[in-house]
Amino acid sequence: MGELDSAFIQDIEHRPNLKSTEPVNDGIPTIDLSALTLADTHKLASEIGLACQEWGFFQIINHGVPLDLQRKVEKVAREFFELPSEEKRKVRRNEVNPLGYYESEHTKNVRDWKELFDFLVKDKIMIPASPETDDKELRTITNQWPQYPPEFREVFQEYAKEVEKLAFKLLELIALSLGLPENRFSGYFNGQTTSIRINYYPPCPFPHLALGVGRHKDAGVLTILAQDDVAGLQVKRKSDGEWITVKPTPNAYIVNVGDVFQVWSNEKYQSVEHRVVVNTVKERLSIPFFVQPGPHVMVKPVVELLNGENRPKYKEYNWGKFFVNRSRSDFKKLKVENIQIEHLKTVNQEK
Ligand SMILES: O=C(O)CCC(=O)C(=O)O
Ligand SMILES: [Fe+2]
Repeated sequence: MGELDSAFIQDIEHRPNLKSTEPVNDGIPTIDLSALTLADTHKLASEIGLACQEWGFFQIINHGVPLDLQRKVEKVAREFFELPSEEKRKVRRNEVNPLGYYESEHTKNVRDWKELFDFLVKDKIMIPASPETDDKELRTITNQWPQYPPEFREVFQEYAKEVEKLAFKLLELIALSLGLPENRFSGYFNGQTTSIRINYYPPCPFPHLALGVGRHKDAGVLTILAQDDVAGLQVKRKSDGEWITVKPTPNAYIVNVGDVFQVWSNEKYQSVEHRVVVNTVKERLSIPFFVQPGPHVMVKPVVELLNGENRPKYKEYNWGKFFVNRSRSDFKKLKVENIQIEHLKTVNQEK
């Protein structure tokens, strides 16, 4: 079976224990959004709040995104990744454009066993030209769409619209769960940098050495993830630090709190580490929708939640600069660790 390129090999402590990758039933909570009627909003909000606190992850069912659209999205995504490599590389991400196809993603400087395709929900956005704080220049980045399959763009743009509606609903419920007005976060999404990624994990002959995505936390506000019926996503359980495999539930989405919510909520809701294990027989497809603010937004703990006992745990930071810093480190394998919110913790903080 040959040898695995050393770029993919995880350090021993990060390799998965393949004896315990059976999905568990008593894993992340499931929340039924069909109860989203006026009368039940507060009950739903408190269920979601509890899931955010205890797990940082939950699944949603009856979320309102049409199922036939979900099927179409999965079909065109598979058709794209089945194209010859030369065709896919016509829309390859490069040093100038961070969007499109890519087959050499690294997480924490180890190569991920996957291919991906990234696009923005807004098609074109303005972001800082560089991560340097004193550089005020902006630049525009624009989606690149593949020629094949021909319906790729239309299907994914429709999907983006539908999941965006769901994202705003979830943001309202989470605001309520924190005791805030439901529209408390909506102003942060002008010029939003929200993006969709399609992850394609081919079968891997070395699932004990490599990962589909190495352990990481999502940097944005929320992630709404569709996955097919092949298990692979593992979440680091907050209660004991064990890696728990998420059981694929038909037609459900997995939602997780990102770093921005960790800061906004001053750590009431924490962004939880997760990773993807691969297997020797089955390919896997997942489609995360990364809910992300506008580039001008200064991220800091929400002032209404602070008081003498709950002092800000983070310094404020500019989302656009953070985003650009991360996108740059996505392109190349860097010698240094990429930026994390832990670097923005306030010092001398009482715990
Ligand atoms: O494939 C998955 O289930 C998760 C992927 C993921 O965590 C990511 O793309 O950030
Ligand atoms: Fe992730």
